Amino acid sequence: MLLEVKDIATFYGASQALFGVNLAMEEGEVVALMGRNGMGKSTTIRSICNLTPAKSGSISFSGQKTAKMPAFRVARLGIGLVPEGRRCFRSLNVHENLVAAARPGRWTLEKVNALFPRLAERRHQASMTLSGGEQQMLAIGRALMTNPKLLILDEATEGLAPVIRQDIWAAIRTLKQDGLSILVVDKTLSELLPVADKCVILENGQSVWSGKPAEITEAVRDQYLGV
Ligand SMILES: Nc1ncnc2c1ncn2[C@@H]1O[C@H](COP(=O)(O)OP(=O)(O)OP(=O)(O)O)[C@@H](O)[C@H]1O
Repeated sequence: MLLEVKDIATFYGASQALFGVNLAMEEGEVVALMGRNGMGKSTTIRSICNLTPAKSGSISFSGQKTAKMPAFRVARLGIGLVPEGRRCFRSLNVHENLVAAARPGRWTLEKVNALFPRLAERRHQASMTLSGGEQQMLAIGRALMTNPKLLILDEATEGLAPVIRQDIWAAIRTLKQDGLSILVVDKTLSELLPVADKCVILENGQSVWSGKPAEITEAVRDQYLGV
């Protein structure tokens, strides 16, 4: 098992956001974390990374219990996080940003540039001046340069131009074919479901359903995913 989240409860101050989330993923799997807005997807991700640590329950990653580990140590166990929202890049150019993240492994600058040719073309451009979609590619590229065992993508395609979204989905499919384990949150089910091996649905801070994409019936959709 690569990642095992067991019955976690997580709070923001006094306010409880997660009330029992379970999630298990094997190496090489792509798992979609689903649910309507505010149901706890980002909080689950923050808890996995110990950015907002769970108060109870347990999380193990790559065979190690992560409770009480500082977030940077969890990251070093091999989690590459691409968080939700706009990324803040330092005044480095694209190339420098990628190289700064590098750790040894199969993901090299050449491979990242091949995955995202737009980044290669803009290698000397200051990262702050990239478009939103290019910044998202850079965020994914940086995460890959750390050679993670698990890549976590939280709404990686949200708010981007359609052509860029397609490029990012194509990259995700390539990463899956390459055998990378990916935990992904995304609202575009038509792209998400074909790439997912397994889905976990959250409702009000609890995992309420899990199964294969093909097992998501109309009833499941209406109950947990409809707007
Ligand atoms: N920093 C915070 N402080 C207090 N409450 C928060 C904070 N972040 C999230 N929450 C609350 O925790 C709950 C779960 O939010 P979370 O962002 O994890 O949901 P989500 O499923 O990722 O939703 P979205 O798709 O809208 O990002 C919500 O009730 C939200 O208001």
